[in-house]
Amino acid sequence: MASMENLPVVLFHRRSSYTLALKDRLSPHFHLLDPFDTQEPISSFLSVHGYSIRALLCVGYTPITSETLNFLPSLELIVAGSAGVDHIALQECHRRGITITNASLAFAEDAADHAVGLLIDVLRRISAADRFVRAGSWPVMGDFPLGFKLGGKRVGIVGYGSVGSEVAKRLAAFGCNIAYNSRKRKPSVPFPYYENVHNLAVDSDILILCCSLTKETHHIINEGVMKSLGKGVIVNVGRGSLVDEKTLVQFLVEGKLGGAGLDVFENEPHVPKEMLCLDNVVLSAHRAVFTPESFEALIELCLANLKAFFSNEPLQSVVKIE
Ligand SMILES: O=CC(=O)O
Repeated sequence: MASMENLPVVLFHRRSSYTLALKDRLSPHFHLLDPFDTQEPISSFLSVHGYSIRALLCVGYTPITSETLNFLPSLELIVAGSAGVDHIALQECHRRGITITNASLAFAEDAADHAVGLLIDVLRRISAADRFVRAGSWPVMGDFPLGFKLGGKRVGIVGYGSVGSEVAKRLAAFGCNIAYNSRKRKPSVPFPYYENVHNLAVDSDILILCCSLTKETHHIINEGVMKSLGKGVIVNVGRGSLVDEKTLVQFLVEGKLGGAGLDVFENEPHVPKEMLCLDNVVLSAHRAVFTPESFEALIELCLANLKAFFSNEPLQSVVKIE
């Protein structure tokens, strides 16, 4: 193994200790500078080490602000260990020509499985029935209410990137009618394209949110869209702030929406308490993308991108900033 001095330097930017497996796997290949290991404030660490750093690995959702970037004048690459990159100062990266790669290639299948799981759970009331059976209610209250069939439903996918396309593949196999909304029509996608999410909602029974959170997509699911969806179901595996959560709660409580399957929330880890007692809402704790398998794929992707960068090879999963 090369001595650490000869290895390419990578800033290992994290704010918790749970990702040590990632560090173990990368450290034979890179000299990882990890401010979290020191007692120093990040600003003093970066003012000493930041000047020559060309590549940064962003672990989880550790924020990368414009102030952080000011300490890193030589930065060329951010390898994000997440699919969403809303915790990174994208416009500043764009202005400075810093390339960002994300983890959507590693995470898309698991995120799509989770979205479909939430949807089936909402429609067929699996978690609600589980609570009913465990509470001993079946012999007392009799038959549990029927759920709804998935096949044949009109599903609008909001955001047709790697996660959205995996969701489409799965739900097409279930016999759903798929349509999608994204920034641009994708010529190779065989499903109807809606430029406007309102019109997509009018023509859908279910909306599945798979897009990234940006200024443009913040509260993309607002009161008007919820009204257009009528008694439909919303599934969100993107980011909480894609949805106007206050209005979502109100619509669910008042029975104006059919249900929701939510992995993400506006103020995580806090979930609006009104949702906790609604049987047509299925909740998970921002875990859609994570499995041991996807974590392994993430490690391989991070390794591949960092190695490619230091050998001037093409990168995978590059984020387009517009
Ligand atoms: O939410 C998960 C991710 O962005 O990776």
